[in-house]
Amino acid sequence: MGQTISSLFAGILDKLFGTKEMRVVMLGLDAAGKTTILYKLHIGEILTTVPTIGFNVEKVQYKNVTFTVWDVGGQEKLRPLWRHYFNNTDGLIFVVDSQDRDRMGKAAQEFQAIIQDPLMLHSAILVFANKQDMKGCLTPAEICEGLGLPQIKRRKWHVQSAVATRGEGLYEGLDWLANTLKASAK
Ligand SMILES: Nc1nc2c(ncn2[C@@H]2O[C@H](COP(=O)(O)OP(=O)(O)OP(=O)(O)O)[C@@H](O)[C@H]2O)c(=O)[nH]1
Ligand SMILES: [Mg+2]
Repeated sequence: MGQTISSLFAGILDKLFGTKEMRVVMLGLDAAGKTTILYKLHIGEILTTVPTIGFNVEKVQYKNVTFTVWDVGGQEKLRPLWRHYFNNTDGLIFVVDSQDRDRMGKAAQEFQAIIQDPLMLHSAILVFANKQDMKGCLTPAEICEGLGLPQIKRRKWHVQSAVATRGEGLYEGLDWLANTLKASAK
């Protein structure tokens, strides 16, 4: 089963990236499930670095695709440093812990700051409404509303229900991102 899932992902990534260099950045508050998603994708070894800038950055290289992952719950003063990673970002994946009602506002604030950055204006936005297995969690529709997605104009975005620990929804989300990036590359 694990093998099947990873070959499905590999197939999607091959389809998605072709020969063009692609950069996908995955962000979200701490504990949203980013690292879990990265491991579930089985796409390569995670290189975790603890840089002097003060937050953990994980990178995975799959052929010509670079996935860069880090949490954005950090201090405000680190925010300008994120931009270093935004340059030439084709796809943004934002992960939300659907059970963390208390920090939905915080997640939305960070999300808006990211997508309004001039370097991010052209990236397609995939949101994983993660931890949908948890009782009483926010629904994908509530997360969509909470992040302010319906108000976003002229951007391609999609909210995907997910349970990262079981690998659920990840394939569908990446598939959307693949098709969207392919369509906009034409
Ligand atoms: N119930 C449930 N737990 C999950 C799910 N996804 C992740 N978790 C758990 O949530 C916790 C945090 O997951 P991580 O993947 O470490 O989160 P992260 O976003 O990488 O967090 P930071 O590295 O701190 O920014 C772990 O205990 C995971 O097992 C999910 O879909 N459902
Ligand atoms: Mg992590």
